[in-house]
Amino acid sequence: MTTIELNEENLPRLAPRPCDCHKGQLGHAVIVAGGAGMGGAGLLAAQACLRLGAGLVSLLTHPDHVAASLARQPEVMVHGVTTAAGLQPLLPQATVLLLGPGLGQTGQAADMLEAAAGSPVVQVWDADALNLLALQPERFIAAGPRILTPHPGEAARLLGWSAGEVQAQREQAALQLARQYQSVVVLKGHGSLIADPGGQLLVCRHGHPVMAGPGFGDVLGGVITAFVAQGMSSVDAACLAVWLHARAGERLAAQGRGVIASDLLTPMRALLEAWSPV
Ligand SMILES: NC(=O)C1=CN([C@@H]2O[C@H](COP(=O)(O)OP(=O)(O)OC[C@H]3O[C@@H](n4cnc5c(N)ncnc54)[C@H](OP(=O)(O)O)[C@@H]3O)[C@@H](O)[C@H]2O)[C@@H](O)CC1
Ligand SMILES: Nc1ncnc2c1ncn2[C@@H]1O[C@H](COP(=O)(O)OP(=O)(O)O)[C@@H](O)[C@H]1O
Repeated sequence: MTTIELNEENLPRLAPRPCDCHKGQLGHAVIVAGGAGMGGAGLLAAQACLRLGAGLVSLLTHPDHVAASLARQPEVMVHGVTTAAGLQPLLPQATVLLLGPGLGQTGQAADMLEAAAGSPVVQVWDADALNLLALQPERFIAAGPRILTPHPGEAARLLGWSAGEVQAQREQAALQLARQYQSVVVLKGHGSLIADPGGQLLVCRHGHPVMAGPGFGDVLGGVITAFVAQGMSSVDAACLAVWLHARAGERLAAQGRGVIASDLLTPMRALLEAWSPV
């Protein structure tokens, strides 16, 4: 098994925008997230997606979270949705989907996931989308290419292993997930790994323990989605997002405990602009 270390020699770049570029050419990300009590997860993902350059971002969240989300981020189109029937009319506009942050694991959440999975676009599956997939793998068949972004606990559920077993063999776990679910996989945590079903494996040796807090994964999901929206391949989007996220965490490390996930947005944007100017 050859593991490629992500560095500035092999890191993909986002193409510069043409002068006459318009938002319709930069993708429409539809984010299905934010079940009752977890509106922040969807909003963090939506903000990250917008701030890393997606053309349009729609957030489909529990109706309880609509007003607060709009007050915090009016550039995001926010819809209160709790059922698959409510979701269906909003899916055709998506050029990429992010499914799962804070979605919950209710029957309605499962119905919405099943409906969204039928969309023939790239789909980023995170958090409760992964937990639901682990419970009923035969039910949730994605009609488009899929990127799974588990932390070790979610990876353990998907594999039927313990989190300790995942951590003891992270590379094998990432490759097994990619093969088993025929998806690009980002196995998060210290030394995040990117695997694809063909057996390609990359590792990011950046990041910092100040990132051990709520919402850091939600932000990563939003960034991967933003890069897919802007035309990158799944593996390239995952690599660039993981690298920027980890390097931004390192930049914030001097601030010590209490760095929060939304703090990543400013340093990630600065790093992206240095790496891939607009
Ligand atoms: N503001 C909001 O709305 C927020 C909402 N959120 C939403 O909450 C929902 C539940 O998601 P969650 O990740 O909190 O719970 P869950 O999947 O049970 O995982 C915990 C278990 O996994 C493991 N584990 C995790 N990381 C590991 C690591 N690096 N290394 C090793 N193990 C690791 C660890 O297992 P242990 O070590 O205990 O064996 C731990 O017990 C989800 O929808 C999410 O989007 C959050 O995004 C927060 C902000
Ligand atoms: N100690 C650490 N070192 C490097 N990266 C970390 C560390 N702790 C957390 N992270 C990163 O922060 C993110 C946490 O994601 P996740 O556990 O899904 O959080 P949440 O569900 O709260 O959004 C992952 O990208 C992970 O790689």
